[in-house]
Amino acid sequence: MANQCKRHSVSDPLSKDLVECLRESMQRELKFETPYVFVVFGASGDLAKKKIYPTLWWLFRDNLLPVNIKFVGYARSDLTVCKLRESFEKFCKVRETEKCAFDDFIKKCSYIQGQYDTSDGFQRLQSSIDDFQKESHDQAVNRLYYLALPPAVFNVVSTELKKNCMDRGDSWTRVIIEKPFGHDLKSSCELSTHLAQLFKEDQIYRIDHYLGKEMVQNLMVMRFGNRILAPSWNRDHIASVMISFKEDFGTGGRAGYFDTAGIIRDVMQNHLMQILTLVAMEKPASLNAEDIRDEKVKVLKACKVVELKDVVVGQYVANPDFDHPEASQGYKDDKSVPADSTTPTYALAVLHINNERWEGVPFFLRCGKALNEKKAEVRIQFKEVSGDIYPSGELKRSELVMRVQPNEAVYMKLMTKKPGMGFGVEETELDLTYNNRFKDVRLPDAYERLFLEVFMGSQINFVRTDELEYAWRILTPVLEELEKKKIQPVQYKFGSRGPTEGDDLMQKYGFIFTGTYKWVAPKL
Ligand SMILES: NC(=O)C1=CN([C@@H]2O[C@H](COP(=O)(O)OP(=O)(O)OC[C@H]3O[C@@H](n4cnc5c(N)ncnc54)[C@H](OP(=O)(O)O)[C@@H]3O)[C@@H](O)[C@H]2O)C=CC1
Ligand SMILES: O=C1O[C@H](COP(=O)(O)O)[C@@H](O)[C@H](O)[C@H]1O
Repeated sequence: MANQCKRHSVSDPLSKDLVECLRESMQRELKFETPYVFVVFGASGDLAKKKIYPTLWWLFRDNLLPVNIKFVGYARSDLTVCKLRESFEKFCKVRETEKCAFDDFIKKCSYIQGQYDTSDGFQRLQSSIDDFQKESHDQAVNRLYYLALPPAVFNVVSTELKKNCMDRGDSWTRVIIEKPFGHDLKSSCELSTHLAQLFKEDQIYRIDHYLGKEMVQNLMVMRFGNRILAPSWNRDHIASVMISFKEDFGTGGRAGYFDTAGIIRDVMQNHLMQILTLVAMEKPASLNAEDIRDEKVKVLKACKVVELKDVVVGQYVANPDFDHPEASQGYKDDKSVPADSTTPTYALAVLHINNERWEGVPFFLRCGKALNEKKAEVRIQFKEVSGDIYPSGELKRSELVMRVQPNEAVYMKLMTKKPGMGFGVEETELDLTYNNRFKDVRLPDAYERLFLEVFMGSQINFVRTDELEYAWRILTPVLEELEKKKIQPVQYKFGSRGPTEGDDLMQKYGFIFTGTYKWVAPKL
């Protein structure tokens, strides 16, 4: 299965160390001649064209996949590989010099048109895998099944897979699942029970792509790799933790789906909750996936169920004065949204962790669409120093900010002496901006990293069944209350910072915003 053109060189390398490390471990853990099949269920869909195929291409281009691999698309639509290519090529950002390699990639793609609820298509898939095995000197094929499908067909597809397409014990099968993992605690548990009847936990890879982001992965190293941080990472020193997700665009073409979910299910229950566990957990016994996930679960168990008094929900309205192509449309101006929808597009929830480390420290989880900027960050606000010797009000609280996106950075806002003759103090920062510090490094997309982890059989960055259950336990009651009582979200303008009620709630729990800090961006 050698490529037609020479295995291409990596033109825009990921971190060299990462690439080397991945290659080494691929060589160690995967025999390159072993056949692999990566099947995309829902190949005709949006996620497949925008994320899954481009990610597979980038990994293939960078020689990070096993050589003997085939990519099979599966969906109901009447498609061909040629049509499939047309749908995803523009998202692959293929450079002129990569055209030949891209053709090689396409040669490894095939398409099966099949139903989701009958066995026929799955049997054809199984026979194509059998053929591949024969072509590969009868070596058993490792199987990766990616379910990029709406929840409605989830159960039937997984059942048919189990019935028709599993390995025969001489290779492995891994099933990758995309959110939503249920709609609430009950439906999530039902889904987990269904999957548990079909697959073992180590065969299930629930993707939360935020776990693949550089800065989210950096959280553990920052916390457990720096003696300087560990002693202050607790209720004695930290006043509050804010985990924030902001988007500067609305629900766009997804409003139909979004209205059935809302921002709490779409972002808070998964991405923000996962980040919370990494910020708050105790040091795991090792870097083993089970040790890490055990600690994450302990944090979720210690989280109190969120109460309505600790939540602010908002919904954006049009703001024609704001300079954005979508801003003249409010959420409910979208035809697929019911006129009386109370679905939140913004939410702030205050979480309380009832353990020795965190009692009394509010965790603000805040997420919203159509806000003033695109940004995701973790902000640790420290308490004031004790026994202040400076004139009243001069010392401001220190903050450690880990900016997940855009422009990954870690910065510590702190007090220093005002430079020069005076004795005064000034707010400044220690600034680790990734673009400056790691100039030649391309940070991999979250999906690239996570796909490789599935190949390597590492579940560190995938969500375990019990994590899911405990995360839903914390948010389901308030979701039900919001929905049963049809609580009206506060309206906020497209392009604003969201409802001021959000700031008021954070202030009530002790978050301090002074507005005095000024950042001087370095000249590049
Ligand atoms: N390496 C780098 O790239 C660095 C960049 N910077 C930049 O400097 C700028 C300022 O730094 P930043 O850390 O935001 O510090 P600020 O003190 O300006 O903001 C702190 C927090 O308060 C929020 N806030 C803003 N207005 C209000 C308000 N009226 N009431 C309550 N909360 C408010 C902010 O935005 P919100 O609530 O809207 O999210 C943010 O969460 C940022 O743009 C930052 O990216 C700073 C240091 C290093
Ligand atoms: O899971 C989701 O995430 C995206 C944001 O992902 P990002 O990597 O671009 O930050 C969000 O837009 C979407 O609503 C949500 O379903």
